[in-house]
Amino acid sequence: MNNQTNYYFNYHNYPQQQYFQQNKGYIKDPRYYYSQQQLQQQQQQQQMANNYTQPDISGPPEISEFEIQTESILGDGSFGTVYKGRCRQKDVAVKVMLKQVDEKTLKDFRKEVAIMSKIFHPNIVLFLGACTSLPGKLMICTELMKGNLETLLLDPNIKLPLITRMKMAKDAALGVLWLHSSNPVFIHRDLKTSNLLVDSNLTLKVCDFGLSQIKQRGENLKDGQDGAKGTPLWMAPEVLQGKLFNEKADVYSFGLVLWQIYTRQELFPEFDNFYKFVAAICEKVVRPPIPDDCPRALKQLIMKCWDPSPEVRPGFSEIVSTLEGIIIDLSIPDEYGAIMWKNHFKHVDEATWKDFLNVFANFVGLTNASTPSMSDLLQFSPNLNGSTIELNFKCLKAIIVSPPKGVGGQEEEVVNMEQFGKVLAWFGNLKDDGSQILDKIRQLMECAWFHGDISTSESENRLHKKPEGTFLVRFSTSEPGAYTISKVSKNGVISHQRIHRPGGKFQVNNSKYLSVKDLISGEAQALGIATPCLGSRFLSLIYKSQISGYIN
Ligand SMILES: Nc1ncnc2c1ncn2[C@@H]1O[C@H](COP(=O)(O)OP(=O)(O)OP(=O)(O)O)[C@@H](O)[C@H]1O
Repeated sequence: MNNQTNYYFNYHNYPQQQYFQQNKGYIKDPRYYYSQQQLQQQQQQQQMANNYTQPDISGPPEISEFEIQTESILGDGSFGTVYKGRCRQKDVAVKVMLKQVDEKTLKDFRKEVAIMSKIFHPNIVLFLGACTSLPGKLMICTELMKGNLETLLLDPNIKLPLITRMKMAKDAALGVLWLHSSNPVFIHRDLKTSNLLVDSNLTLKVCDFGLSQIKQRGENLKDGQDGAKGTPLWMAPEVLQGKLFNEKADVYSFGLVLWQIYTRQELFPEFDNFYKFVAAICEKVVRPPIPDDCPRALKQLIMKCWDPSPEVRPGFSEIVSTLEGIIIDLSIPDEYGAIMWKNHFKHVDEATWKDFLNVFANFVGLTNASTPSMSDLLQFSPNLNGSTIELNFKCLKAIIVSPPKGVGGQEEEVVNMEQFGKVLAWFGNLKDDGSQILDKIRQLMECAWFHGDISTSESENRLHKKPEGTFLVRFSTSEPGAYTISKVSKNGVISHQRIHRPGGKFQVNNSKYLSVKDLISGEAQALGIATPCLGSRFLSLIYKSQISGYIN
């Protein structure tokens, strides 16, 4: 029996169909009281469903060329031009491939699209879709970023503190770690600062997968006869020489990325001849000079990354971990403070106030419990009473906690690692001073003239039209650990004078003191300061506790 016969046979034996034919319109089966018209509609819908072919959702999301409008040029590369554009009412970046696409470019384009549509990570530029069908334009649409890292680094007018740059380096390393940890492994093959993009929050994301390759873990690759892929200046020696390579080639390039992030200098400006360059890199092991002021851990990391032997180079998980340590050391110059942060909060920039308090109290010996209770605190500080210890912690909180973020009552009070570093620089080192740091903070806050973390312009607002000799003391906004005296001088002129911190002491006019309080009483006359400027937010904290004995 062939299929046709089979179909015919089944059709006529189908009971509902028999009912329908016999009764010319109504099916007697109580489950099917439909009119002929309704039944026809159902049949039409069924037919439509049968005709509908499921879209291919396994491939990358296809965008029609007519949905994309290109505007200004963002960058030019070897594959084409990247434009700022609009697609489906969203600002996007659009990479438009060169008009003349040969077989190889087309293959690379398709590979880039395939790879991008498989990788999702906060530090990898978000792929939105692509126009992949010829003869139309070949385009890749991604989230729009602010610019590339190379442009940012080489612009001397852009302020980028080393901590910020190291956080960017960590972002990039996290992106590449994701590629290298995928299964199969993705090798980027064109890591360089112009392929690291920055968004408005200075978060860094890896882009440009045009040369990326997929390989099995442990597998080594070799470039074909069409030569090495990548950008020569950033290429690992084994790639330049056409030898076997693996993901450690990305690590070499990342060493150069780190070097440029640190120095903000152009890479290898002295070379203009490719063959001489290859000889220098591969035979003479020439690398860019690392400045003497580079932090030791960073210098070691850079040198390990660009080591001639791929096996010596670290993997990206070690790179991320080393960068985290470097970021903590830069943020918290106090040795013990840095150790405390590394032991408890290594992977994060901020901790909740509650967690921080537990760890800090434990670390300075105020408690041996994971959650400090008042009796624990008193046991370890017998000379203080409960309300003083509690006030000490309130004062620390007032100076160290960042304003709550978030919405709808979900906000958490957090302690930022850099703020912790600053507090230690202002008030003493954790090793020698321990819990006394808390007393020092409270004692300064008890002074009416201490206004703490206010800006220069805010200090001028507070002193505006005040009598001569009115003054306040605040943290310096530019010199770590230093303070500034802002005062009203003759004719209402407001001036600012720095209190420097040589060897942890407090110095003004060549006179050194052990505390800011001592300095203010010792130098009042010489400095022409007499009346504290009111308005310190800390005073109300102290005052409230003194009248109620308890602070909320
Ligand atoms: N999503 C984006 N948002 C903002 N700018 C971008 C974006 N993508 C790329 N650019 C800009 O375009 C430049 C070139 O991009 P990309 O590296 O992807 O192109 P390419 O043709 O592969 O370049 P190359 O051959 O130099 O690697 C980047 O350095 C960057 O300045």
